[in-house]
Amino acid sequence: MNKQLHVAVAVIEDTQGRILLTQRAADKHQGGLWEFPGGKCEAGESVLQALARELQEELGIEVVNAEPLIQIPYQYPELNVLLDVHRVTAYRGDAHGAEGQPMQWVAKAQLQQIAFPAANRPIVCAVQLPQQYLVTPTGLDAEALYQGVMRAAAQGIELVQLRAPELSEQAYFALVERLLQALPVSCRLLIKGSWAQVQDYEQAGWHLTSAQLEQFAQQSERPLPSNRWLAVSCHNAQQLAWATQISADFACLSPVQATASHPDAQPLGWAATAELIAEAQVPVYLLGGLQPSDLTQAFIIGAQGIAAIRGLWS
Ligand SMILES: Nc1nc2c([nH]c(=O)n2[C@@H]2O[C@H](COP(=O)(O)OP(=O)(O)OP(=O)(O)O)[C@@H](O)[C@H]2O)c(=O)[nH]1
Ligand SMILES: [Mg+2]
Repeated sequence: MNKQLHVAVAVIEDTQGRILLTQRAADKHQGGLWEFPGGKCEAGESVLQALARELQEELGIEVVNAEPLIQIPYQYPELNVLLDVHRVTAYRGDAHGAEGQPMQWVAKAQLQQIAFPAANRPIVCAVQLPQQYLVTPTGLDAEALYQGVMRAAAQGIELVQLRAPELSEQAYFALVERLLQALPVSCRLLIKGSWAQVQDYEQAGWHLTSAQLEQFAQQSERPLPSNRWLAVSCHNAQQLAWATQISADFACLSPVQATASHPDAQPLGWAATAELIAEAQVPVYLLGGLQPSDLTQAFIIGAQGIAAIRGLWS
């Protein structure tokens, strides 16, 4: 196999939530497509040094602060890359196409419409996804779930998986309808169930169990239109590979630590979790015994953030 090219890639957001894109020269690899600015790490250079150098060369800006967003190992037929993506959260200077390349600021919600290199799909998801994913606790009735999700949305939670195994099918989907009508647009709901049950709720995403993931992986195609969030539950490398195979938007990897909700499950621990994330090609939320205070550690090992049940439910 070819040597892997380590590439420093920058996500730069302006105050209106738009993202900076530049266009690749026609004669380059993936020429003519739009990209996030950045470039190859040179020998002996750290990824942050490469990021700073590339953004100086390509945009004429000085990076003041950058935070890891996602790492994507990707094999093009002719080239093997590791896109090492950082959010540049502070910089000095006026970003411009310093090498004469076309540049544009694109609203996050419009990124799906842009012609990017194939490796970039998970970056687009990672940019749009928040750092926390609330999974609803068990043991609550429909009213308590409704009140709790609305409260979480009011407190700034942007992504919720409605998990309510104790409700009847009828009560569950009545609650789904009620929430879809009431939730602010800032908070997206992912629901559970079979395709037949979820297909009509076009405002909702769909969270697949690992058993459902395995079924859909046989067909190797995405079972949901691209305008709805598609998430999957994963516990190992095989399932993370299936997540890519069905073009899931993100995965939940569990259990990272011992958790009261699944006392029999063997926790992965941080080291094995880090190894699984390094191979994954989708944004990964970590689940299982985690609190918002674990976010820093989650980012260090390359996670999108944490998914939590009690930790995000107040
Ligand atoms: N900068 C950047 N590179 C990307 C993206 N997506 C993606 O697949 N790549 C690939 O990463 C590789 C390295 O990027 P690059 O061509 O910008 O490297 P560079 O700035 O050092 O270019 P140079 O060869 O002109 O010195 C290319 O093969 C490119 O196709 C992206 O969003 N941004
Ligand atoms: Mg470049």
